[in-house]
Amino acid sequence: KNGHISEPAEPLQSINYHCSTLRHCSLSEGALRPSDLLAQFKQSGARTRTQIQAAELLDNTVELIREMVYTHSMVQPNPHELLSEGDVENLLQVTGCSAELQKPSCQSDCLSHRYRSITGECNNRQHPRWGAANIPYSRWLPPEYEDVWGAPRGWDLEHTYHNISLPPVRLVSQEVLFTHNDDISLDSGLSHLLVEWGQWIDHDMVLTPQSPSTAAFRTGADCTHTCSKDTPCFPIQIPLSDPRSDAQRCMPFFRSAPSCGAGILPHRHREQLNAITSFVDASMVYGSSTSLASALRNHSSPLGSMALNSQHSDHELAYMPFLPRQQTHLDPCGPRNSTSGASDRTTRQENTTSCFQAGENKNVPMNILFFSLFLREHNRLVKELHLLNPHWGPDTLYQEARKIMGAIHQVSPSLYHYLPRVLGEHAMSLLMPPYKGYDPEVDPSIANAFATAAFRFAHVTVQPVVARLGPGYTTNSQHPLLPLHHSLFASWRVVQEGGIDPVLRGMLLSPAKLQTPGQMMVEELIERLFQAQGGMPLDLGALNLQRGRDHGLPGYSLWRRFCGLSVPNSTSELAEILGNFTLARKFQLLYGTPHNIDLWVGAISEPALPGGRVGLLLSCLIAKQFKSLRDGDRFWWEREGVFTSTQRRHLQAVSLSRIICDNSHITLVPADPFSRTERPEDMLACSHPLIPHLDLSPWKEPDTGEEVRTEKYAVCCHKACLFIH
Ligand code: HEM
Ligand SMILES: [Ca+2]
Repeated sequence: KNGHISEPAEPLQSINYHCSTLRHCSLSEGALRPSDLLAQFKQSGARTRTQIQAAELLDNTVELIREMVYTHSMVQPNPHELLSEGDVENLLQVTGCSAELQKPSCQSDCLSHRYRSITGECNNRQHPRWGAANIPYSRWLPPEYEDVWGAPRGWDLEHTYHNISLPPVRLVSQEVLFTHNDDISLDSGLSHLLVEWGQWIDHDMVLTPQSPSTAAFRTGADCTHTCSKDTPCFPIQIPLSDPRSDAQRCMPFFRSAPSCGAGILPHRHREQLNAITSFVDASMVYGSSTSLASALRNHSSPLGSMALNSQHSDHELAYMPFLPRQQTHLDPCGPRNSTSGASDRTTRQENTTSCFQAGENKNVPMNILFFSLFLREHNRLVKELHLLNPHWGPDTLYQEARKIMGAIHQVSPSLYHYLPRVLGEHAMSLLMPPYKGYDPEVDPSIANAFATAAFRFAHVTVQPVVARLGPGYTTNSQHPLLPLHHSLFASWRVVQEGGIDPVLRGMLLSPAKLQTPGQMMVEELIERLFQAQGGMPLDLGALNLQRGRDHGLPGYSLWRRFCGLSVPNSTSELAEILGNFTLARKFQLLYGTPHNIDLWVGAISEPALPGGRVGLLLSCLIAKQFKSLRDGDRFWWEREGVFTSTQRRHLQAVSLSRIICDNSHITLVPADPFSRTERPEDMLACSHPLIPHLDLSPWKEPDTGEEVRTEKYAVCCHKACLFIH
């Protein structure tokens, strides 16, 4: 089906669950379990961990007090009676939550008017935490937890919603989502680069940390082994009808960490944290905490460059530095299936790879591509800016390049390239009217439903294989197709198997997977997630559904109502909305009522709008979020005074194809990298006028006098010599 693409190195065999008898389900010594890899995927920095620790301490203390009251009185206390205001104040103090909840104070010097902060704080000067890292997600609809304290939906199997209990998420995944790897249709219009771009910008907006504790708070049981529910373990039950049931009774799942204040203050629900800045500001490249941002810089560079990998390069082009390895034997990003002897391992690790360090510690290879491209782009920009303005110091160069990088990300994902493909031109023009300027009343924080459901829509457009192509987009016998599960976390493959170019070419020439009612999520994601090192794999479909319940997202109908859409009350009404009776019937059998359908799976099941890839409900939720990220961002690239009009014009011309040309060895690129390109002959040379350069000449500082030019940036800033009309 892939035209130019050869067979994968390993066949995408169907999975066998008798792990006790099958090598690929057993775990070799020193390997990481799939749930360990998920924890790495969701790993967050020290700042976030401090807040989580405080919040969990608070949560557990309240839970203990509740239990004591219950044991004494045999009556469940209600939140208003449990603690006096003074008690709450004391608890917040001793757990460290008070400090976390404090409002940051904002500087009003000229630098804070010119550049966004690393943490996103003070973007909105009235509400300095809006959109910042380490704040709770906002809520568009109040959560519907199973109890007032924030127990997840589906915690108690007997609990009913609209008189019916919720089906096991794994059953929904098997019945509605599962699609054989070779049973997919290809998108005739969109490239796989568009899919990967979605994941890349997701990592700019959303990172939900899970509890770092692997043991149940009350019993101390290991969450990766126990099938009983005990916070933070919320294991995914495997139904008896499931082919996995012979080998497994449950899949480990950790609840997302609570934020400080959760559940303790009257009217405050349990809330989950966003560990990164919600703004589209390239925080995945620069970090969302000042300590990480600083660690990622090369402080000895007079150019304000980012730090580079000192051990490996990609045919002379740079990689990110490696993460300092904490436990040498537990390395998720090194080769697997190597000999297990300790001495071998030591030799192997000395000269191979570790996980890369970046604004986030994510090591999905597709992200490694974008990380590498944009790291190189930053260092290219500072060099060019230095040539134009030799008097700029390293901090000015760093900040100006960072500002351009943020703008590049805002241009591409938002109005001009990415969103119209997802929503369709018509929905785009309706839901995303032209920019009217900054509105400080708009909260740009990410909404829980966006992170936990809406923007996960693209999980059903991911291909089961990663294609790798040689120069001229030819298949390369050295680097055959990789099953997806062998590519996740395998940064060593990029380093040792030809650098980023082969995978980038593969992404440019491969189409996205098309989502249809019978072809939802590929087997690779449902049955092999994070299986690279062995162990029982996870199921991304089940994780998405369980996460929605963990976060207390209300069911499908309420969200339809929220968006002003019709609310289905019966199978036939649902069938009409979905345009598919079989699917509606499946939902009816599983959920008993359309009202209870989990938001993510209901929303992705709606037929796509003309020219787009999502239905009405998703287009409403996705557009609402992007609109708030645009209108509520004081540094939005189109805002008057952020850039000059000439700078804006030049920024608008930048395409991902140009970024690829400037930062890889690839010389042939599509005019439009998000559209499907079917034949290598349709690619253009990087010198083609349709792949314009980013002309930085308007960044040359206006000549405002000798004295300013020789001064440090701060002086320049006070004299407003940069880009101010
Ligand atoms: C190879 C492809 C991908 C893989 C393996 C993958 C895997 C994952 C995993 C394991 C999670 C965490 C699940 C949980 O425990 O809740 C996740 C979350 C998420 N994914 Fe993907 N994903 C992929 C592609 C995408 C794409 C293309 C998009 C969007 C366009 C996307 C958007 C998201 C979002 C928004 C989240 C929530 C993140 C958070 O809350 O921290 N993913 N993905
Ligand atoms: Ca961000």
